[in-house]
Amino acid sequence: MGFHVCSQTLYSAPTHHQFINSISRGFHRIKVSSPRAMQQQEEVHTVRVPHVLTVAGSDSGAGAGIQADLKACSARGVYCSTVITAVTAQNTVGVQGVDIVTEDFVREQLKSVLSDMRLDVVKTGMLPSPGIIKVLCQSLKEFQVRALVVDPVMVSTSGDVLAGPLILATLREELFPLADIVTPNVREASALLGGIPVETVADMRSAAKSIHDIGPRNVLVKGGDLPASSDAIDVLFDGKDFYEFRSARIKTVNTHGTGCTLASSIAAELAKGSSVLSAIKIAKRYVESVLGYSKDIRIGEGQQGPFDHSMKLKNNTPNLCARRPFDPSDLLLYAVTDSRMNKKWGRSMSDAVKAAIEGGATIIQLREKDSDTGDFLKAAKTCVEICRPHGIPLLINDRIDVALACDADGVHIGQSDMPAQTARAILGPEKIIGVSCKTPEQAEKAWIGGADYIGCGGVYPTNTKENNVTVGLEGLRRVCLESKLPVVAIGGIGSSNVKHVMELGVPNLRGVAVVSALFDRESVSGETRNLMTLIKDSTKVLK
Ligand SMILES: Cc1ncc(COP(=O)(O)OP(=O)(O)O)c(N)n1
Ligand SMILES: Cc1nc(C(=O)O)sc1CCOP(=O)(O)O
Ligand SMILES: [Mg+2]
Repeated sequence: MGFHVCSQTLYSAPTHHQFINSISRGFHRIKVSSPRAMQQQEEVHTVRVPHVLTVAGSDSGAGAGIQADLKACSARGVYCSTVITAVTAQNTVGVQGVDIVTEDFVREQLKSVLSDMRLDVVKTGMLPSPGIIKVLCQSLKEFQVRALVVDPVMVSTSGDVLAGPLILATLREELFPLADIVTPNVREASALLGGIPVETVADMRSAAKSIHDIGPRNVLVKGGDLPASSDAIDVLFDGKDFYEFRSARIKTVNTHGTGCTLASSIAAELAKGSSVLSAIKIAKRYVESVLGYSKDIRIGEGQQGPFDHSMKLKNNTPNLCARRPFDPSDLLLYAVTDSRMNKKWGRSMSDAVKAAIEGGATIIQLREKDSDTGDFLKAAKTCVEICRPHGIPLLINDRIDVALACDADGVHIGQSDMPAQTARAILGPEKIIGVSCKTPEQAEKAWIGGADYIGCGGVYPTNTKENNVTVGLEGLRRVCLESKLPVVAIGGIGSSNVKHVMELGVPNLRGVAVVSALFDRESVSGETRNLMTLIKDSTKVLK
């Protein structure tokens, strides 16, 4: 069962209009409307989805086993189907019970998946009986797959033995010869080789070679459990060369499921078309980043906790749960900071943000056109900490990278930035995205792309943004009337004209965004307060 590099383009993201909810033989069906197709019948276009099948045991604590495989594949952007070989009663303390699924029922599950879905890679975990291994080998011979990744699970991270000598023998004799890669840790490598000591990198190399002699095309011996080494070292032998993968050890107790996750991530990369070498590199980087991200989380009372594949549970962001979804009424008084004005008035970015919040701003955007990325990120992180306890959304102008790095609530992007659809794909479904639009057509595109609101201007001429085209109150009205998204007006707005804007009384107009009338002034909080009073007066007039 050689591994072949896949030459297809696997990623072609369907828009939510194109996406039709039917998955058949591993293909998402997408209906594409073209003028011809509309006249005759709809064309059907299919997109291949990389697909891994995991054959493993269930872990009720969801740190390892099937659950880890599903989480890892999904985090790595690969579809994962499952054949369950055993159900374990397990938590962070240990394995309290195991119920082995019958051979017949494992066979039935394999047949269901393999006969229907065109999958790329099979990854195995806990194979709790020689009979189940034999059933799997028969299925693998009957239904061709591109690669087989064998994680020879024998001992759980808590030290519970999950495979006896008969299982070891069957693995070696029947499954290993079919494998493209096997991924034992040092204890498993030792057990596979009759108990020889595997305690040094030199031992790992010779173990990799000896296991390779059993039949798999590649052997990755994982050295995470090696004593007395500051780095984690894994050794790959591909039958010709040795490769060493080194990474710094992450100080954490949350390592339950690392083996399953690494093997699944390797399988996921192989399914996408990577070579074995680059699949291992990417998978190791993924495991390192999820371990690092979740090094301080606490789940369960035992010695070894699970980690967080979604990289969202980080416990140093306690207000994460308190974050609320975007509400269009947030746009009422939108304060946009300006680095040059802050400099002129000798204020830091965080002082400007504090003052705007004090004055009653309902949303804040950091518009930083001058400073270095590192300095901007540092200041933006401080501003996130200032805004979040007040429940005031903080957006970053232009810089999606900075918004992600400081965990801001979202971004505001212009027509010369990347399209809203791309920004949405990068930022995910939760972050707020605003897009500058001067026309109804641009507003329509922003809506289709997944934006949350539109900034429309310049309503009046402005000195803050060079060469800005003024659309006037009429341009604003046109956009508001046609927009499917809430709109905030921008450009030259201050105490002298805010009532004219707010009293336009058009649908979707939810507030004003202001730079110089707040920040090119001595008292930011005072100006913000005054403007809020005027806005509230105008909304009363409309009611
Ligand atoms: C709320 C709001 N609306 C419009 C803009 C302008 O964004 P953009 O067109 O990207 O121009 P720059 O601000 O980047 O100069 C905005 N920032 N905020
Ligand atoms: C940043 C920006 N965008 C505009 C647009 O028309 O999209 S006008 C503008 C500047 C707004 O600053 P002030 O409130 O000082 O006029
Ligand atoms: Mg911009």
